[in-house]
Amino acid sequence: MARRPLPRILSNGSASIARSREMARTAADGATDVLHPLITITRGLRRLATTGRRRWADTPKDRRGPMLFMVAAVGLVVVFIPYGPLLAFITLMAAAGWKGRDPKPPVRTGPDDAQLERLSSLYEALVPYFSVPEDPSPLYAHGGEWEKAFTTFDFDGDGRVDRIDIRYPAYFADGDADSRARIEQLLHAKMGRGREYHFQWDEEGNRLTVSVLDPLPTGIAAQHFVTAPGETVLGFTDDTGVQRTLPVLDGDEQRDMPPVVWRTGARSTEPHLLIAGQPGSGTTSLVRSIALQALQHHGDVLVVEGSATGDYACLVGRHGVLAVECGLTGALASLEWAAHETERRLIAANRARQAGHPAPDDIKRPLWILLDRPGALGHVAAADGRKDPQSLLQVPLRHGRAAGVTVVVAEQFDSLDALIDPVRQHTRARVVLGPATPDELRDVLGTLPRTTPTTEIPPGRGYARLGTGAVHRLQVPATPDPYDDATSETHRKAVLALLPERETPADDDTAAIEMVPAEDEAEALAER
Ligand SMILES: Nc1ncnc2c1ncn2[C@@H]1O[C@H](COP(=O)(O)OP(=O)(O)OP(=O)(O)O)[C@@H](O)[C@H]1O
Repeated sequence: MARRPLPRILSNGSASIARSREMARTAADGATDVLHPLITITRGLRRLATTGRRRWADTPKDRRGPMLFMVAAVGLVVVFIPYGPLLAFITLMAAAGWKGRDPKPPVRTGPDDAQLERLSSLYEALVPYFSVPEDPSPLYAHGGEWEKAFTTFDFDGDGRVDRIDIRYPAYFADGDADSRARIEQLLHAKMGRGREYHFQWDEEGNRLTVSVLDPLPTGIAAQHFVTAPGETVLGFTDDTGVQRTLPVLDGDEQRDMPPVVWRTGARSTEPHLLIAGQPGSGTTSLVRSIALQALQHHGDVLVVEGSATGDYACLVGRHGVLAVECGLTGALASLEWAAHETERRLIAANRARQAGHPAPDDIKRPLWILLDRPGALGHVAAADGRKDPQSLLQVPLRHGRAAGVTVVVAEQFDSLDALIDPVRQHTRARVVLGPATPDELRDVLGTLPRTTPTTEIPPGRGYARLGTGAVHRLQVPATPDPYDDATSETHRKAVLALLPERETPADDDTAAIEMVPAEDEAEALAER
């Protein structure tokens, strides 16, 4: 059956309705423009009438008669003077026009009431610290003007201060670490806990800038970092602290991140590293990360594991890994060899120098001595009446720089006093991971960080300080044990992909997977 066409009004009705609406809107806009003065005057007349009515209602009854009489008298005068009614009409219209204006509500700038309250309470809290009774015109006084003290400030979406510049009097002891720490603790509490703050003291200008720091990303896993030989990425930090960035994969996303790069070798001023932390804070993972980077840069790696938990089993038998020692006897033998090797390298380098030859090839490969929890081995040695393995580190620590030998020591806070003096003296690069008290931080880093700690500290989070430089916040790239069942598949593959080929058969258990590529090895491990 042929379909009858729809009536015109229905077939293109919506278009014509829209067009009519548009025309009506244009006409209304035009009329509003033309009639705007009339609308304003009418509104003004209405407002004047309302004001008049209110005046009349507010006037006491006994004064209404005289008032009416006055108005009538003025009216009469106006009527009889030349052009009086015309002038009165013009005046009334002008008054109505003025009254009928529709002023735009003022746009509010600056902080709202809640924010003002926060700033003022912050100011009041600082008064006892930034004022002395002898000051004749104090910048800080109870009930004083916070506007003079806080020069600039910003708020986040929740109305909390996220950046503020604070002026303080010149007599405040800003060079004294304890005085600063008191102010920093106070501001941390008053500006809201649960966020990390950075404190920048400008001692010349008597200004303190406090800013909220974004959390460091925790999704960066072990990967090939684009660094030069002799450079090791300890982790990633804030862009304010370092000049350089590295392209990295954060999950699936490629981004440029500022790294904390530790330089080793002949020109390094911090040729050895000490890592300290609570159990479970990620110290072993950092040592593993360093080992993988050393192997990538064709280094020879010797691992001594005091806790003997097999955390470095993935390195056993790999190309470049000289030994992974868990027992005291093996550790002593390996470290003794490392001490002799350091001496041999030194002598060879000296001979070559004296003869005017370049350094021989056999001393060019960097040698890495990695000790995880040497304190535990020290206890065993003392009980057994044998030498503390740490004592064998003296030569590598003292002469390692010239001989291309780098020592990394990881120890838990509670065993830090088991470290011998040369270890403390020569490990000028320092890392602290996990929760730490101010005393522990000062003990390892030599100073307190310019940032406050977070309430939630993820594994691998901490601070790094190279020599006497600034303390950097640090997030170590996740480098878990690929043989640990708790390790995620992504991280397992990432670590296995960085391991060099196996050279010598490991024990029977792992031999089954030794000749297969990294991805297949991950699958084999997952199946086991
Ligand atoms: N940077 C990191 N990112 C993500 N997870 C990490 C990181 N570092 C460590 N972890 C995880 O935290 C846990 C403890 O790590 P690790 O064994 O390295 O710590 P530890 O300080 O050596 O502690 P312990 O001495 O008790 O073994 C592991 O499950 C590890 O996978």
